[in-house]
Amino acid sequence: MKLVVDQLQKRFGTQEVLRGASFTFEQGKIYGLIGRNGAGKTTFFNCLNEDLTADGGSFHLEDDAGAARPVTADDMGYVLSTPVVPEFLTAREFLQFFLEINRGKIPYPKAPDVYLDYMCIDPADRGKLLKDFSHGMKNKMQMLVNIMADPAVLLLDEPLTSFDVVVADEMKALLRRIKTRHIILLSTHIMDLALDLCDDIVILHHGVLQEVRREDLADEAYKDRIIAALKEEPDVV
Ligand SMILES: Nc1ncnc2c1ncn2[C@@H]1O[C@H](COP(=O)(O)OP(=O)(O)OP(=O)(O)O)[C@@H](O)[C@H]1O
Repeated sequence: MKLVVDQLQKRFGTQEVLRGASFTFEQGKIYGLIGRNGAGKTTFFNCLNEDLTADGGSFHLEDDAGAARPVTADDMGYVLSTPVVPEFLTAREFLQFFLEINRGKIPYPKAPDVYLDYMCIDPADRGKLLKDFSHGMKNKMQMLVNIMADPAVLLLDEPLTSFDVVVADEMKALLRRIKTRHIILLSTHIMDLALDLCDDIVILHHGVLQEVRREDLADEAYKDRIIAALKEEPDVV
């Protein structure tokens, strides 16, 4: 499976944020999306998730035989940098509710505690209201329901920044485990995280997407060149 993005455009008033962003993202890989503050990473994700309507361009899924089909809501999982969870439910109730509203869609549904174990959520926290969860714990719950839904594409907007070092490590291991079944796009400002976790790095700069060659990542000086490129004009990497 591939996610093919073709000439995506988005402007807010006179500000052109996406100016024909094109890229083909493949299943089995984690893509690190890097760009400066305000480069348009969240806008790009919002367009793919159809929270925003793009002004031009298109995107679709393509199976291994090359057959194209439109992306549906069920194909997309989106973990926002600011987690949105129903605060009036406990962690267990939230999962129970999520399982009920997605009955028939979740491939092998299990009891909420099985998922909570999988996500290493402390048993003492499982009966707590989500409003009393920390930012990182809410993020973990948001990540969990998105993984449970088993979408073709997982959009992760700055997913690991709110996690402590132990949880961040767990989440990295989890993403590595599940990546074969998904196309994973992860936006981050943390270059070391991108280099450590991601198979490919894609830079969003001046409204277009540019790939960083995998073999170049072994080069220590490459990090500095990426940073330099983000300060400069496009197409200098
Ligand atoms: N709804 C909106 N209305 C007007 N301008 C917007 C809107 N959403 C985003 N923008 C502008 O579009 C640009 C890109 O914003 P976006 O949030 O996509 O960047 P980003 O790369 O995710 O930034 P950061 O790394 O700081 O989170 C910014 O200049 C922002 O102010």
